[in-house]
Amino acid sequence: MSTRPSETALPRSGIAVKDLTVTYRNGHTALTDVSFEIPIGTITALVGVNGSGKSTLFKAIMGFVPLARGSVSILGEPSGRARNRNAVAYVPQAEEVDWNFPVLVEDVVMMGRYGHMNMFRIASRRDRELVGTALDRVGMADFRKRQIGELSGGQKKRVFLARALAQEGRVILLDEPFTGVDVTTEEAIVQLLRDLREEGRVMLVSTHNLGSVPEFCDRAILVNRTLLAAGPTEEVFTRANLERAFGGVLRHFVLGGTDLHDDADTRQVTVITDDERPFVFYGEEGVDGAASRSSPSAPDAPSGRRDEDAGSGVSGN
Ligand SMILES: Nc1ncnc2c1ncn2[C@@H]1O[C@H](COP(=O)(O)OP(=O)(O)OP(=O)(O)O)[C@@H](O)[C@H]1O
Repeated sequence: MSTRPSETALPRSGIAVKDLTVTYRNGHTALTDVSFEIPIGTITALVGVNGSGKSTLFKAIMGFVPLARGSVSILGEPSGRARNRNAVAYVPQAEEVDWNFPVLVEDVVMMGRYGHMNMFRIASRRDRELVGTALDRVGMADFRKRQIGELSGGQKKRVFLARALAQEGRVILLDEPFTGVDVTTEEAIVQLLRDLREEGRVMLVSTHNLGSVPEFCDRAILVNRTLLAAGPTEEVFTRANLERAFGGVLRHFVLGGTDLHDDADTRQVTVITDDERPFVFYGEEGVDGAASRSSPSAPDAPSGRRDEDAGSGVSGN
């Protein structure tokens, strides 16, 4: 039976991680036996407590840290080969960037083109066009001559996203792109990620905004030094899995009974948050929230019972 060329040319797997273990030079094993697969044309959330190994996973995919065991393949080929042809773009956490380095916004975005240039790094017309298009797409064209260090946190994030776009990477890794950005910027970034998904790209996004994950991520990966769960968001984002992932660091509120109702309605609202956007479950008392919705804002002080001692294994911080 013959296979059409397009079927062989287009890999279906975006990122495939198999039995990955990462041990740092000081002997600390940050991730053990992690395996998952992400299809192309999807956005996947990477969720876990501080220190659970999210950045380590990004660094392993980028080849910045050696793998003690296991393998990473990207778009159906070994990760090193995919990186060499600039298929993978990385948007680091803000803390990992030296903002005092005197460089213009347009130069930062041009860095995304370096891998496509020869050793003299002379930008072609196409390189300049791609930089302009990328800045337009993130709404930062008016800032192209500004020093990167003079921008706000959200603007810096958008510039680094533009750098990833200019690189034309099919796979984009974003390490906490929403930290320190306002809601408008977050919505703009989410819309851009949706557009990129439509273009058939693959995005892996680490975030503490639990509430926004079901809004825009098709899939989710929960980690805590190993893989806890991976798959479609509606299957992974269950109350039981989130409690397993966040254990004692989540704030967990349950509103029910007379706090919520004037009648005998037994339905209750459970709010789970690590102090960014909360994740909200609606349902019957004692039923794990398979059906869920998210709330757009963090509750400063919900009027209900704080469920620290309710035997759920979850406590406030
Ligand atoms: N260069 C390093 N050398 C040794 N240990 C490291 C190194 N980088 C990270 N670690 C450790 O590996 C573990 C995972 O760190 P990592 O930065 O991957 O976590 P994270 O999930 O990204 O955390 P956060 O949400 O705070 O960004 C932590 O215990 C951390 O202290």
